[in-house]
Parts: sequence; structure tokens; C-alpha cells
Amino acid sequence: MSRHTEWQEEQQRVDLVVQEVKKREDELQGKLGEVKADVLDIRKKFWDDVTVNFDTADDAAETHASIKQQAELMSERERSHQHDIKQLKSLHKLKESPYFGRIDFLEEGETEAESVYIGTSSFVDKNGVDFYVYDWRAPISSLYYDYGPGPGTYETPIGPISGDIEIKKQYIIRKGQIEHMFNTGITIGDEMLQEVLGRQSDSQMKNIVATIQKEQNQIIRNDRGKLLIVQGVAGSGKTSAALQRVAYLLYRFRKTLEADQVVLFSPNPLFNSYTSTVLPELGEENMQQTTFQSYLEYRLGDSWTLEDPFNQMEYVLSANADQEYEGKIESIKVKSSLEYMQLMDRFIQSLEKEGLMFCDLKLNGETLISSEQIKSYFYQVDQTLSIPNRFQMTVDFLLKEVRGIELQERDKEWVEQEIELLDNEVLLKVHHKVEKEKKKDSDSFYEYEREQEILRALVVKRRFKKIKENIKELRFIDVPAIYLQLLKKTLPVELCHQSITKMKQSIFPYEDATPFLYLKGKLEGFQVNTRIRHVFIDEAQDYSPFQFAFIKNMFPRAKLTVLGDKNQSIYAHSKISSFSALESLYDKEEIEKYELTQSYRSTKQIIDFAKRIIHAQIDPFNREGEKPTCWKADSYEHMNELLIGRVRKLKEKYPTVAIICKTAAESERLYKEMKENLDVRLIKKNSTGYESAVLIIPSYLAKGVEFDAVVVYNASNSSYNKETERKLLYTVCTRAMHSLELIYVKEKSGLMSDVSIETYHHRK
Ligand SMILES: Nc1ncnc2c1ncn2[C@@H]1O[C@H](COP(=O)(O)OP(=O)(O)OP(=O)(O)O)[C@@H](O)[C@H]1O
Repeated sequence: MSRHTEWQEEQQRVDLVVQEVKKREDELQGKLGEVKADVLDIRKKFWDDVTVNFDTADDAAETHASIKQQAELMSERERSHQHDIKQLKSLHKLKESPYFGRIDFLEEGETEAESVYIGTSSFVDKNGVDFYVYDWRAPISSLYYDYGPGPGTYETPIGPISGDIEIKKQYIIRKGQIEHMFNTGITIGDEMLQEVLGRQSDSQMKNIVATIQKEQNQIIRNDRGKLLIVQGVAGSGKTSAALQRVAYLLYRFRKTLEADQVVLFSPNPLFNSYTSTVLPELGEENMQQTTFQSYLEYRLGDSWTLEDPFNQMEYVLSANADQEYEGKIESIKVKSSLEYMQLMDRFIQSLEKEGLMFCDLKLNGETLISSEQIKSYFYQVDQTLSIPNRFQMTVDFLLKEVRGIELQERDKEWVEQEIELLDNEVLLKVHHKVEKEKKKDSDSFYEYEREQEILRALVVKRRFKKIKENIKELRFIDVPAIYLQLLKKTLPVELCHQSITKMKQSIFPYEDATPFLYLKGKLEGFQVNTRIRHVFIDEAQDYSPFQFAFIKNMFPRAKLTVLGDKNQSIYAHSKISSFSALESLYDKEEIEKYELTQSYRSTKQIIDFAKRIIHAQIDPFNREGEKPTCWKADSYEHMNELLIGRVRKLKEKYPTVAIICKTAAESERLYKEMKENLDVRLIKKNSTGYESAVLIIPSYLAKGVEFDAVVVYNASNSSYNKETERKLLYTVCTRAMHSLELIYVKEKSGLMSDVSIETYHHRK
């Protein structure tokens, strides 16, 4: 068949599908109007169709049933309305671009191949038999991602199906017109990828369903195991795989899994907004997305200020190697390890016999029950019971004691004074109550005394409410004091004095927050979340073993998907291999591991340069660009002049240019100096978005995101000189998609000494 005829035939099919989609859209639009009217009607007439009668218990039960039935009817209609809206949105998308791929598959035992067209959602004929389009997540669609023409097998719930792929094609369809069409092999078209990756960056991440690569597809569709670990080089599509995997799981388990049962821990708010459009674009609701820091803050509650990891990072990157600095780094490392968790476990075990600390229970500044009394009760409870169980028994004991004291308090003078201050409304209510009682039993009490009795009880009860709440919420346990005790007993003084000083000011050092919550959970019982079924951790190399173990504990029913790059670990505990520690928390057969070595983000030239900083094996995708450029300046002022010139040039070509500084302090300084000369935006730790512009951004906030052009500012030896900063330098260089430049004063960072001169241009 000539190319022209083939093209015509394919376009005819697109036209046919688009026509059918339009018809379906019209039908649905009509139905939507009816359902909406229905819902409004039910709302309006809700009470007309309900019989309300509370005269007898039977009547009340009937009324209740009738209201329930009406409410169910309404929510069923509303659900159906939401479903139709969702479907309509999918149809809108299909109308523009109904599919992106096709395979002709001859199943074993059949005589004729089926043409399977693959798009972002399924589109079936009215009888539900013939698929115009298959959802990219349907079992048969995996053939498209896993095989080139030739034999192929796909998994179905009833077992594997094998056959032969006769044709594999890709399309780029826009506004219902085929713009490109290629026959392709196993790699989903170099041509198509070239097209997609060559595009300019966007402040919102895009889905990759049309060009998912085989190794990424394995990650997306893997539903075995409890722990899935992906180690992938910079730009290898880890975040992309994670997001398409969420979409896949929501489709595959649509009867049992909802979007809010999936949590993604991401590195910062900027990243959250960068990735927030991918799932809606695929017709799915967003999962819950948070940062580990927000999660810790939520768990710690309002009485503490959590030092944020960015401040910690800022300190680590800016401080000089004095004694304080060494102590802090060592303390972070120690508290990150699983060994520390084991040490804590031993300490907690010792608390079964002695060492727990409690707070006095006080009222009006006076001690009602002293910490010593609580302690002696706790330690005389059966020691074979667990600590949380013994606390529950202590709660019962304390509540009983407090009730006794409450009775005695009623005769105290302060109660009388407080009665005087009560609102008239309260007094009146009590008065009416007593009147009512009097009617029933007229001789049995004096009215005034009865009123006083009730008021006294009321006032005391109000005062004791908080104490009882505190008891029930276990606030009589002095967990911060126990934690400080733990630090003092387990660490040398130089490793714990900074934490002790800060905690006394109600500030939680970041490295202490997880161990503290672990201790609290072990003592009081963990408030685990059993609703969550999937936890995703992106940029997982930044998590400590301790944090992993904590997350595993908090989400006991969840499967964990962990994605990271050991070469991008920039935090102080990074020497410890978090992934192997994480693996030690699971049985071998529960773990699935993948490695991605192909990088898609940056041009070949950028990867050839960046990989030499960390001496790693990375396979760049074959997309050509300019070699990176290293600019040498004679002075700080000269560097800034150079920067202005370079950024103006880059801006002519690229919508988004990022100037990446090492720290937030440097970014701020530079921003002040630049804003008169350049139209720049400063990205801070709380920034949640950016438009295409020139951005100034600190290194650690650029994690996970990408820009058309990157200028690494002050890549001088005076700035990036510690061995621990090698990975940071690599990370910032790999944020660039099309262009990378580095500017330094006098001497460039020694961390680049192994980067061969052939891989970059040197300019002054
Ligand atoms: N199969 C693919 N098809 C098209 N684009 C892809 C594919 N895989 C990755 N990309 C693109 O490559 C870039 C990097 O992807 P992503 O951010 O997911 O990588 P990453 O491994 O999380 O990177 P990093 O660790 O450096 O943050 C993105 O622009 C993404 O759209």
C-alpha cells in the first residue's frame, strides 16, 4: 500500500472515531442535563417525599428509614452525575486525539489479527463489544510498550495470552488530524521521543503515556511485592513512572482503590505543584500529596516548631567545619540510622522497669496528682503487659482519682466565686430544670439548694474537663523529657547538646523529629493509618533509614514504591545507604527492584559532561545539543556581568532559564543584585509555582524539576569544594534539558577535575 493511501485510510479511521465520540458526547450532554434536573428536583422535593413522624418509636424508625432512602437516591444520582462528567471530559480529550498507538495482534489459535488502537482512555461501541480505542492501561496495551513486531505475550487475570504482533505504529494526532505516523520497533519511536523531549519545558509536568519505555512499563504495571524500589539516574523518568503507576493502579484496582488511599511524599511544595496536573490530565483524581516535613509537623502538633530540612540544608551547605558543625553532622547521621532505632528499642524496653517520666496533673496551679504518684501507680501495674496497655490502665486509674477529687472540689470556695460569673442563660436553664424536677416530686428538696448543687457540679465539671481530656490523650506522660533523657543516655554530650538547647525553646531539630515520634508511638501506641494502600516516596535518597522504618510503621497496610537516585543524595546522612537499610525491613520475596540507566531529560552533551562529575554510568538518550559552557570570571563583579549577558542570550531562545545558586542566602543576595538588570523571579522554600521566566533558585529546591536552560552560578572552587557537595553539583547540572552553562570566579570547582575538556567549551 502506498504511503499516501495508508495515510488516507488511517485518517478515515480517525474521522470515524471522532464522529462516534462526538455522537456519544451529544448523548451524554443530554443525559447530563436530565440527571442534573433530577438531582435538583430531588433536593427541592426532599422533604415532600419523606414522611416525618416521631410520635412513637416505630414512627421515628420509619421516618429515619424514609430519610435514609431519599438521601441514598440523591447520592446515587449525584454519583452518576459525577461519573458522566468525568466521562465527558475523557470524550473531549479523545475528540482532539483519540489514540497514539496501534498494534495488530494475531492471538495464538486465531486466524485474523486484531487492530488494537491505544489512547488515554477506552472508547467502546454502544454494545460494549468493539473497542475503538483501548485504554493504555488495559492488559492488551502492555504489548505496545513491551514488544516490537514479532512474538509477544501479555498478562490477563485469567493467565498469559501469546501471539504475534504484525504491525506496531505510532501517531501524533492533534485536533483530529494525523500530524505524524511512524512504524516503530521495540523502543517506542526514537522519532516520537525526539519530538517530545525536544520540546520546551513547562511549569507543569506532562504525562508520558504515548512514549512509556519498556523498562518504565515494568515499574508502572508491577503489582507484586510489598516494596518496589527504583534506582534511576537523573532524568530517567522515575517521577514520571511513579505518576503513571498511580494512574495504572487506580485503573487496575478501580473497584477497591480510591485516589485518596494513595499518598505521595515529594521533596518540596514547588514539586507538588509541578506534578499536580499529570493525573487529572489522565482523567484520574490526584492522590494525596505531601512533604515528609508537613507530615511531621502535623504529627508533632502545634506546641512545637519544627526546624525545616531546608534550614538544616542551608546550615550544612554554608557553615564552616567548626566543632559545632561537625557535632551537628554527626548527630544527624547517628539519628538517621537503623542502629539508632535499635538502640532506642533497647532504651524503651528498659523503661518497662524504670525511667518513665510524667507530668503533675494540676488545677488552679495546685497539684492534684503528682508525677511521682502517677509513676508509682504505673510501675506497680503488671509488668508483663505492654507499656501502651499499662498506660491505658493508668488512664482508668487517673480518671477515677480525678472523679473523686472532683466531688470534693464542689465544696471549695472558688466554685462559689465562679458561679457568680456564670451567664444568665445558664442560670435560667438550671432554674428551669429544677422547676421541672419539682413538678414531678414536689416535696423532696429545697429548690435553692438543688440549684446550687447543680451549679456547683457544673462549674467543677467545666474546670475538670481539660484535665480529663489531658488524661485521656495521655498528656500526663512527659515524652519530651523522656526523649531528652534518651539523648543524654545514648549519645556523647557534643552530639546532643544542640538538640537539648533547641528543644528547651520548643524547637524541634529536623533530625530529632522522627526519633521523637517513634518514641512517642512506641510508648503511647502508634496512630497508624490503615486506609492508605499505596505510599510513594519520590527523591527517596533523601530519606534516612530511620524515616523509612517510621513510614512503614505508620502505614501498615500500604505497599511502598520508593524512587530515588543514590547519586543525588545531598543530605547529611547520605553516606548511609538508605535503600539497603530499607530492604532489611522486608522479606526478600516481598521486594521488587528496578534500575533505570537511560536518561531522557537532558541532551547527550549535558549528560556526557555531568556524568563525569560523579563517575557514573548513565546512558543519555540520543538527543543532540550544544556542549555545556564553563565561563571564567576574574572577580565577583565580573561573574555577575557575565551572568547578565548570558541570561539575556539564553532568554532569547528558551522560555525558562534557571540560575541555580548553592544556597538560599546566595540566591537572595543575587536576586537583589540582579533585579534591576534582569526580569528575574526568586524561588523560595515555600514557593508553589513558577511561570516560564528567569528564575533564581537554591540548589536543593531544584530537586525533581527541570528547566530549558540552566546556569550554575558561582561554580567556583571556593563554593563547591567539599567531597560531600559532588552529588549536589551533579544534581544541579542535570536539571537542564537543552542548555547548561556554569560560571565561576578564577578557579572552577575541583569537583570537576575529572570532567574531560572535550565535553565542554571553556570561555572567559
Ligand atoms: N518515556 C518517556 N517519554 C517521554 N518523556 C519522558 C519519558 N521518560 C521520561 N521522560 C521525560 O524526561 C524528563 C525527566 O523525567 P522525570 O522527571 O520523571 O525523571 P526523574 O528520574 O524523576 O528525574 P530526577 O531524578 O533527575 O528528578 C521529564 O521531562 C519526562 O517527561
